[in-house]
Amino acid sequence: MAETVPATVPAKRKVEVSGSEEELAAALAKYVADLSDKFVREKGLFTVVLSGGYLIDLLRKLAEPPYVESVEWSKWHVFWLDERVVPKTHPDSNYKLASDGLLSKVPVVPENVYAINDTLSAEGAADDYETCLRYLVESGVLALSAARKFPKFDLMLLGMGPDGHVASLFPGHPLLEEKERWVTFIKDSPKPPPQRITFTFPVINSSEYIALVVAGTGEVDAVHTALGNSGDAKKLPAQMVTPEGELTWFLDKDAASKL
Ligand SMILES: O=C1O[C@H](COP(=O)(O)O)[C@@H](O)[C@H](O)[C@H]1O
Repeated sequence: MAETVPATVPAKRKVEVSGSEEELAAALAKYVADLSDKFVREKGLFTVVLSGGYLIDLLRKLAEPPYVESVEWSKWHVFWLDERVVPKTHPDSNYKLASDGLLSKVPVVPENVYAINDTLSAEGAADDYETCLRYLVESGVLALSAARKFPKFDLMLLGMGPDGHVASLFPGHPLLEEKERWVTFIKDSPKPPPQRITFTFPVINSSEYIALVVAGTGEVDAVHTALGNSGDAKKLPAQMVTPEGELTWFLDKDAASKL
């Protein structure tokens, strides 16, 4: 008999526009800290997925009072939405960016920080990361999605590039259509470096909460296409972010200036 798959709850989408980049950083820190409190209270841990790019700088207030003391950092399990296949000490490494900008400044538990294995090829690193996620599902750190096929993270923090890419999922690339893999790899990324691993859309869209964070003028057109009435028929990767749970776009007034 076929397994009954519970209906997925339609995505709730919010857009929050802050008056400045500084206000955006404050709003984002409060949002992350509140979700951390909620999940730690409910289940004793918090699974959070980081991106690269300027998102990490926008998380800076988490490493300042009151959050540096009030957040239960020891309950955090930290993952990467995408990673460049470079050594962890390389300036292009998303791990290095997050480590320097946030993780080294707060008391997270090193064993709960899941970086990629940087000694492997892109294929090997993607397989290895997916195996790690499967182990964490078995050991109860990660839940499964409503369809029970994909890991369900508590919070994913996404950036977006000027071309509308999220993670390492670029416009027009066949990886946008991946339906089975949890983690896959790309060797022809249009943005350097070319070799990366990335979560797939089924995993991204299984999340409980997603914050899509954009500041400054660099992505105004992509924000307009994704959220405004641009009349543009082409679908950006950012528009394919439609989680089971709640999606909040965090914008500053520059990023929102064409809406
Ligand atoms: O290459 C990447 O780009 C996106 C967007 O980065 P940004 O520099 O425009 O903020 C980022 O979210 C992703 O993690 C990263 O690998």
